[in-house]
Amino acid sequence: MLVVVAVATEAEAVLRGAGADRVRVVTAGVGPAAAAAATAFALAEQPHPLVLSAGIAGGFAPRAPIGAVVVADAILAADLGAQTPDGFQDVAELGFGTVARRPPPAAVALLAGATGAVVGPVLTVSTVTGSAERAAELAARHPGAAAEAMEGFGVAEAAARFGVPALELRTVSNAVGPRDRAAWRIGEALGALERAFSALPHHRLLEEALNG
Ligand SMILES: O=C(O)c1cccc(C(=O)CC[C@H]2O[C@@H](n3cnc4c(=O)[nH]cnc43)[C@H](O)[C@@H]2O)c1
Repeated sequence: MLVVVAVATEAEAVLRGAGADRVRVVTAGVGPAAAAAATAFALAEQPHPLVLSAGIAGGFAPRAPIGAVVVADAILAADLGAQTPDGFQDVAELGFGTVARRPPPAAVALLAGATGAVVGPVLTVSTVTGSAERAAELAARHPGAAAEAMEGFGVAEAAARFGVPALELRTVSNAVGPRDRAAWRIGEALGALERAFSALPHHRLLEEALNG
């Protein structure tokens, strides 16, 4: 299985949890473009039956508090679109492209069950939310949104090009809302990431990806 993370501390947490022989971890850099490029490069280099976008994230209250594990049942490009006189329209509404990738439901259930995760849409943004107004806007546009991060949709787009299923697993380091650096709990989120990967049902996930 290919695991794509943004930064080295996430890669270390994944490897501590999963064990180096069970996953291939690629450190892609921050944001959807870096994530898509690195995922495509890794899949072109070596085929994998399953891709997992992983790392820390902002959690939408009250669904996903700090330290929670989130598994995406939808991987959504939340700011890919245009501001129009009628408000934000995404590229699908504008008539080109897609803004949603939906991981295989059986694999989502398997992963969430093993890691004790909250299941819900995970938003991919290019700009970290920094106000209550923006958080409310995103939550209204994406009912049930559990988390936001910056790479999932890039990973899923690249995987789709290769015909490979993609999942997203996040652990929450901060609340989506007003910017408050003092409230980030990155260590706690990395600890939760390590624990989630130590509980990963590798064989069943791979079976599901290959046969499901
Ligand atoms: O400067 C800020 O206010 C700020 C707030 C939260 C996160 C950042 C980052 O630069 C981290 C980006 C990195 O971590 C993931 N991440 C973690 N929390 C969030 C979030 O609330 N919204 C979006 N992404 C988040 C992300 O996937 C990146 O890899 C800065």
